[in-house]
Amino acid sequence: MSILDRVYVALDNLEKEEVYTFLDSSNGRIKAVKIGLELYNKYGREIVESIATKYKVDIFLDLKLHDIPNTVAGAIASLEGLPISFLTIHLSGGLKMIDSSSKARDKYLPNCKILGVSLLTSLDENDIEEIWGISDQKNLFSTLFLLAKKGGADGIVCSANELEILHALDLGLESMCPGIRFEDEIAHGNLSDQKRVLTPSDATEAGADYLVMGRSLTKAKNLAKRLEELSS
Ligand SMILES: O=C(O)c1cc(=O)[nH]c(=O)n1[C@@H]1O[C@H](COP(=O)(O)O)[C@@H](O)[C@H]1O
Repeated sequence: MSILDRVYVALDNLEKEEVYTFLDSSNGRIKAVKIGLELYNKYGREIVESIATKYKVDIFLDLKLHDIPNTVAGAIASLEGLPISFLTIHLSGGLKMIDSSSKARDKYLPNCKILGVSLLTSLDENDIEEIWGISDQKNLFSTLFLLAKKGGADGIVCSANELEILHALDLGLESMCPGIRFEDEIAHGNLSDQKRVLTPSDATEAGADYLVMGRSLTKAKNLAKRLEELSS
Protein backbone atom coordinates (compact mmCIF):
# COMPACT_ATOMS: atom_id res chain seq x y z
CA MET A 1 0.00 0.00 0.00
CA SER A 2 1.43 3.39 -0.96
CA ILE A 3 0.98 6.52 1.15
CA LEU A 4 -1.33 7.90 -1.54
CA ASP A 5 -3.74 5.00 -0.89
CA ARG A 6 -4.22 6.41 2.61
CA VAL A 7 -4.78 10.04 1.59
CA TYR A 8 -8.11 11.87 1.66
CA VAL A 9 -7.64 15.05 -0.36
CA ALA A 10 -9.35 18.02 1.30
CA LEU A 11 -11.27 19.88 -1.40
CA ASP A 12 -11.06 23.28 0.28
CA ASN A 13 -10.75 26.73 -1.31
CA LEU A 14 -12.24 25.47 -4.57
CA GLU A 15 -15.41 26.40 -6.41
CA LYS A 16 -17.45 23.56 -7.89
CA GLU A 17 -15.94 23.83 -11.37
CA GLU A 18 -12.45 24.04 -9.87
CA VAL A 19 -13.10 20.80 -7.98
CA TYR A 20 -13.89 19.04 -11.25
CA THR A 21 -10.86 20.55 -12.99
CA PHE A 22 -8.64 19.48 -10.09
CA LEU A 23 -9.96 15.92 -10.01
CA ASP A 24 -9.74 15.66 -13.81
CA SER A 25 -6.11 16.77 -13.61
CA SER A 26 -5.29 13.93 -11.22
CA ASN A 27 -6.05 11.41 -13.98
CA GLY A 28 -7.83 9.04 -11.62
CA ARG A 29 -4.94 8.87 -9.15
CA ILE A 30 -6.93 10.47 -6.35
CA LYS A 31 -9.21 7.80 -4.95
CA ALA A 32 -10.50 9.52 -1.81
CA VAL A 33 -11.60 13.07 -1.04
CA LYS A 34 -12.79 15.12 1.89
CA ILE A 35 -15.70 17.50 1.41
CA GLY A 36 -15.81 20.12 4.13
CA LEU A 37 -18.03 22.91 5.35
CA GLU A 38 -17.06 25.23 2.53
CA LEU A 39 -18.35 23.09 -0.31
CA TYR A 40 -21.18 21.52 1.65
CA ASN A 41 -22.56 24.84 2.91
CA LYS A 42 -22.53 26.24 -0.61
CA TYR A 43 -23.64 23.28 -2.72
CA GLY A 44 -25.21 20.84 -0.23
CA ARG A 45 -25.98 17.18 -0.96
CA GLU A 46 -25.74 17.73 -4.69
CA ILE A 47 -21.95 18.21 -4.69
CA VAL A 48 -21.43 15.05 -2.62
CA GLU A 49 -23.61 13.01 -4.94
CA SER A 50 -22.13 14.43 -8.11
CA ILE A 51 -18.49 13.88 -7.03
CA ALA A 52 -19.32 10.31 -6.01
CA THR A 53 -21.07 9.57 -9.30
CA LYS A 54 -18.60 11.32 -11.60
CA TYR A 55 -15.32 10.18 -10.02
CA LYS A 56 -16.25 7.04 -8.04
CA VAL A 57 -14.05 8.29 -5.20
CA ASP A 58 -14.45 7.46 -1.54
CA ILE A 59 -15.95 10.43 0.34
CA PHE A 60 -15.23 11.75 3.83
CA LEU A 61 -17.82 14.39 4.76
CA ASP A 62 -16.20 16.69 7.29
CA LEU A 63 -19.00 18.64 8.97
CA LYS A 64 -17.44 18.60 12.46
CA LEU A 65 -20.84 18.43 14.13
CA HIS A 66 -20.91 19.94 17.62
CA ASP A 67 -24.23 20.64 19.33
CA ILE A 68 -26.59 19.11 21.87
CA PRO A 69 -27.16 15.36 21.37
CA ASN A 70 -30.67 15.72 19.90
CA THR A 71 -29.59 18.31 17.34
CA VAL A 72 -26.54 16.33 16.23
CA ALA A 73 -28.67 13.18 15.84
CA GLY A 74 -31.12 15.18 13.71
CA ALA A 75 -28.30 16.56 11.59
CA ILE A 76 -27.05 13.02 10.94
CA ALA A 77 -30.57 11.83 10.10
CA SER A 78 -30.77 14.58 7.48
CA LEU A 79 -27.71 13.10 5.72
CA GLU A 80 -29.52 9.79 5.10
CA GLY A 81 -28.72 8.29 1.73
CA LEU A 82 -25.48 10.21 1.10
CA PRO A 83 -22.63 8.10 -0.30
CA ILE A 84 -20.13 8.86 2.47
CA SER A 85 -17.64 6.64 4.29
CA PHE A 86 -16.67 9.01 7.11
CA LEU A 87 -18.37 11.84 9.00
CA THR A 88 -16.83 14.03 11.71
CA ILE A 89 -18.18 15.17 15.05
CA HIS A 90 -16.31 17.08 17.79
CA LEU A 91 -15.47 14.86 20.76
CA SER A 92 -15.70 17.90 23.04
CA GLY A 93 -19.49 17.67 22.54
CA GLY A 94 -19.32 15.01 25.26
CA LEU A 95 -20.24 11.38 25.74
CA LYS A 96 -23.99 11.75 25.19
CA MET A 97 -23.42 13.61 21.94
CA ILE A 98 -20.98 10.99 20.70
CA ASP A 99 -23.37 8.24 21.70
CA SER A 100 -26.37 9.82 19.99
CA SER A 101 -24.24 10.38 16.86
CA SER A 102 -23.29 6.70 16.76
CA LYS A 103 -26.92 5.66 17.23
CA ALA A 104 -28.13 8.04 14.50
CA ARG A 105 -25.41 6.71 12.23
CA ASP A 106 -26.57 3.11 12.86
CA LYS A 107 -30.06 4.09 11.79
CA TYR A 108 -29.52 6.56 8.95
CA LEU A 109 -25.98 6.05 7.61
CA PRO A 110 -25.11 2.43 8.36
CA ASN A 111 -22.13 2.40 5.98
CA CYS A 112 -20.52 5.53 7.38
CA LYS A 113 -17.92 5.65 10.13
CA ILE A 114 -18.06 8.34 12.79
CA LEU A 115 -14.75 10.10 13.45
CA GLY A 116 -14.36 12.20 16.57
CA VAL A 117 -12.18 15.29 16.21
CA SER A 118 -9.93 15.53 19.27
CA LEU A 119 -8.09 18.88 19.21
CA LEU A 120 -7.65 20.76 15.96
CA THR A 121 -4.21 20.53 14.38
CA SER A 122 -4.21 24.32 14.07
CA LEU A 123 -3.73 24.47 17.86
CA ASP A 124 -0.41 24.07 19.63
CA GLU A 125 0.12 23.46 23.32
CA ASN A 126 -0.15 27.16 24.18
CA ASP A 127 -3.48 27.47 22.37
CA ILE A 128 -4.76 24.32 24.07
CA GLU A 129 -3.77 25.61 27.48
CA GLU A 130 -5.39 28.96 26.68
CA ILE A 131 -8.72 27.30 25.80
CA TRP A 132 -8.86 24.47 28.31
CA GLY A 133 -6.48 25.62 31.03
CA ILE A 134 -4.86 22.20 30.84
CA SER A 135 -1.12 21.72 30.52
CA ASP A 136 -1.13 17.90 30.78
CA GLN A 137 -2.09 17.41 27.17
CA LYS A 138 -1.26 13.73 27.05
CA ASN A 139 -4.00 13.17 29.58
CA LEU A 140 -6.39 15.38 27.64
CA PHE A 141 -5.89 13.37 24.44
CA SER A 142 -6.25 10.06 26.33
CA THR A 143 -9.50 11.27 27.88
CA LEU A 144 -10.89 12.28 24.48
CA PHE A 145 -9.86 9.00 22.84
CA LEU A 146 -11.45 6.97 25.66
CA LEU A 147 -14.61 9.05 25.32
CA ALA A 148 -14.69 8.35 21.57
CA LYS A 149 -14.53 4.63 22.22
CA LYS A 150 -17.12 4.72 24.98
CA GLY A 151 -19.54 6.69 22.79
CA GLY A 152 -19.26 4.22 19.92
CA ALA A 153 -17.21 6.32 17.48
CA ASP A 154 -15.21 4.34 14.92
CA GLY A 155 -12.16 6.52 14.90
CA ILE A 156 -10.58 9.80 15.81
CA VAL A 157 -9.04 12.79 14.07
CA CYS A 158 -5.77 13.95 15.58
CA SER A 159 -2.30 14.91 14.44
CA ALA A 160 0.04 11.99 13.93
CA ASN A 161 2.01 13.33 16.92
CA GLU A 162 -0.66 11.90 19.21
CA LEU A 163 -0.78 8.41 17.71
CA GLU A 164 1.57 7.05 20.33
CA ILE A 165 -1.01 7.96 22.98
CA LEU A 166 -3.80 6.40 20.90
CA HIS A 167 -1.93 3.18 20.23
CA ALA A 168 -0.91 2.77 23.87
CA LEU A 169 -4.62 2.74 24.79
CA ASP A 170 -5.25 -0.08 22.28
CA LEU A 171 -8.89 0.88 21.70
CA GLY A 172 -9.16 -0.33 18.11
CA LEU A 173 -10.08 3.16 16.88
CA GLU A 174 -9.11 4.21 13.35
CA SER A 175 -6.97 7.31 12.93
CA MET A 176 -7.42 10.11 10.41
CA CYS A 177 -4.53 12.56 10.55
CA PRO A 178 -4.53 16.09 9.08
CA GLY A 179 -1.71 18.57 9.61
CA ILE A 180 0.39 17.01 6.85
CA ARG A 181 3.04 18.91 4.91
CA PHE A 182 5.78 17.76 2.54
CA GLU A 183 9.32 17.91 3.89
CA ASP A 184 10.28 20.89 1.72
CA GLU A 185 7.17 22.80 2.85
CA ILE A 186 8.12 22.24 6.49
CA ALA A 187 11.71 23.28 5.75
CA HIS A 188 10.42 26.54 4.25
CA GLY A 189 8.01 27.11 7.15
CA ASN A 190 5.12 26.76 4.70
CA LEU A 191 2.59 25.49 7.24
CA SER A 192 -0.11 28.17 6.82
CA ASP A 193 -2.51 27.79 9.76
CA GLN A 194 -1.41 24.29 10.81
CA LYS A 195 0.68 23.93 13.98
CA ARG A 196 0.91 20.20 14.78
CA VAL A 197 2.46 19.01 11.54
CA LEU A 198 4.20 15.90 10.20
CA THR A 199 5.36 14.75 6.77
CA PRO A 200 3.33 12.08 4.95
CA SER A 201 6.00 9.44 5.58
CA ASP A 202 6.48 10.32 9.26
CA ALA A 203 2.72 10.22 9.81
CA THR A 204 2.49 6.86 8.09
CA GLU A 205 5.41 5.50 10.08
CA ALA A 206 3.69 6.70 13.25
CA GLY A 207 0.81 4.41 12.26
CA ALA A 208 -1.79 6.78 10.78
CA ASP A 209 -4.52 4.79 9.06
CA TYR A 210 -5.45 7.76 6.86
CA LEU A 211 -3.97 11.17 6.10
CA VAL A 212 -5.84 14.35 5.20
CA MET A 213 -3.97 16.55 2.74
CA GLY A 214 -5.41 19.74 1.33
CA ARG A 215 -3.43 22.70 0.09
CA SER A 216 -0.19 20.75 -0.39
CA LEU A 217 -2.03 19.03 -3.25
CA THR A 218 -4.81 21.39 -4.33
CA LYS A 219 -2.34 24.30 -4.58
CA ALA A 220 0.59 22.23 -5.83
CA LYS A 221 2.52 23.77 -8.71
CA ASN A 222 3.07 20.26 -10.05
CA LEU A 223 0.32 17.93 -8.86
CA ALA A 224 1.59 14.92 -10.81
CA LYS A 225 4.99 15.22 -9.09
CA ARG A 226 3.43 15.50 -5.63
CA LEU A 227 1.20 12.48 -6.29
CA GLU A 228 4.28 10.58 -7.48
CA GLU A 229 6.08 11.46 -4.23
CA LEU A 230 3.17 9.91 -2.33
CA SER A 231 3.11 6.82 -4.52
CA SER A 232 6.70 5.69 -4.11
O1 LIG B 1 -11.37 17.18 10.62
C1 LIG B 1 -10.45 17.52 9.86
O2 LIG B 1 -10.37 17.03 8.74
C2 LIG B 1 -9.41 18.42 10.38
C3 LIG B 1 -9.16 18.33 11.74
C4 LIG B 1 -8.04 19.00 12.27
O3 LIG B 1 -7.74 18.89 13.46
N1 LIG B 1 -7.27 19.73 11.43
C5 LIG B 1 -7.55 19.87 10.09
O4 LIG B 1 -6.78 20.54 9.40
N2 LIG B 1 -8.65 19.24 9.56
C6 LIG B 1 -8.99 19.43 8.14
O5 LIG B 1 -7.94 18.94 7.32
C7 LIG B 1 -7.73 19.78 6.20
C8 LIG B 1 -6.29 20.22 6.20
O6 LIG B 1 -6.03 21.02 5.10
P1 LIG B 1 -4.55 21.49 4.74
O7 LIG B 1 -4.01 22.23 5.92
O8 LIG B 1 -4.76 22.38 3.54
O9 LIG B 1 -3.78 20.24 4.42
C9 LIG B 1 -8.74 20.92 6.29
O10 LIG B 1 -9.83 20.61 5.45
C10 LIG B 1 -9.20 20.90 7.73
O11 LIG B 1 -10.56 21.25 7.86
